[in-house]
Amino acid sequence: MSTRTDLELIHLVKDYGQSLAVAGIDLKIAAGSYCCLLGPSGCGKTSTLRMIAGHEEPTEGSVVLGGREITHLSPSERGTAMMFQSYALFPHLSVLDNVAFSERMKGTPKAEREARATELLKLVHMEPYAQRLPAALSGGQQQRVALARALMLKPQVLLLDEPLSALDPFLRVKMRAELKRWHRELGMSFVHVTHSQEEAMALADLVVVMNQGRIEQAGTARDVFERPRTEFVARFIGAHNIIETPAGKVAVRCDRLNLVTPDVGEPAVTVAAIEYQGAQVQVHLVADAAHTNDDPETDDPARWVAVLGDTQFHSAPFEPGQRVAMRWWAQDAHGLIA
Ligand SMILES: Nc1ncnc2c1ncn2[C@@H]1O[C@H](COP(=O)(O)OP(=O)(O)OP(=O)(O)O)[C@@H](O)[C@H]1O
Repeated sequence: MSTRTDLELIHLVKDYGQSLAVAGIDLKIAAGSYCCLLGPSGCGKTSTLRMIAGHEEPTEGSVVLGGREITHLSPSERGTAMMFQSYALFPHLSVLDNVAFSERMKGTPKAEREARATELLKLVHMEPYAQRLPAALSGGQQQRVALARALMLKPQVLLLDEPLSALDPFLRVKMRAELKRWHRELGMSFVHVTHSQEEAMALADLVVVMNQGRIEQAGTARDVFERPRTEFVARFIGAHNIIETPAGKVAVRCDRLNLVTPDVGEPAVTVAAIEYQGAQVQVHLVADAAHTNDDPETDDPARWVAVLGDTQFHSAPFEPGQRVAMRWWAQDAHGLIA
């Protein structure tokens, strides 16, 4: 049963002819969720977002919002609004006129549309800049205006295409907190496209990891991080080691990998490098194959990383060249689907 504004993607396909961008995905985003579509460049996340927005016609499948099929409706009739990567503000219009633009097109009286635009500018703390032109705003400020403009459409779902990618790292973290606040205050669903696992982890209730047009895993950030289903997810999320065991490949978090002196006859690996990072120390490990091949360019031994707390490391430090055995607790090894 759909609640009023659940968003559902049903067997959604986008085939551009020369490339199958989205290969038949099914996804349900509960009303009020913060969902991040996460994946590397070209995995189909933007195409998915554009099909939800109505900027791209699906080759197959449906988009359903609150039980209503919206697949073929125009962008303004769907109950969704898109905030673009480039913010796409009209350069010749003031901040206020940019925000009020969609209502002007609908013929809403000036006083009414300006009152609502002012209310939204207040929400994003941009009311004092109402008469400025976009060129006189910082990137973060332009983004707030773009958000206010998208909210003017009273969407049930806000779609955000890489909203933080144009910002410098400091501002990105600040705006991340703002996005979270807006999401909480507005109570609508956000669907946010990103290639940054850090961003997805920080923001999303629902992380959807995509690869080559398919969903590899969808779950809470903690679920995806603690129990990656596939090797792709474990590698993309990072901070995991992929280890071959007699029972198949497993993912073990770098901070859950223990290093001990090998027992007689126990398989061992070699410490390749130590990287001090303040509160923790990374111990880089290579398979013994590294020692049998002198050419580092063609040599591709398995590599792993153990992250140890600084106190633990300094109480029994490891040295490059040292042979150690990797151990982990059974509950920390997650079997990977091939
Ligand atoms: N208009 C188009 N015509 C043809 N192929 C396209 C078109 N748009 C996207 N593609 C192809 O579809 C695939 C998925 O693209 P999409 O933009 O959805 O991926 P993405 O994960 O959002 O990537 P990025 O992070 O680089 O934006 C890619 O191989 C891309 O080259």
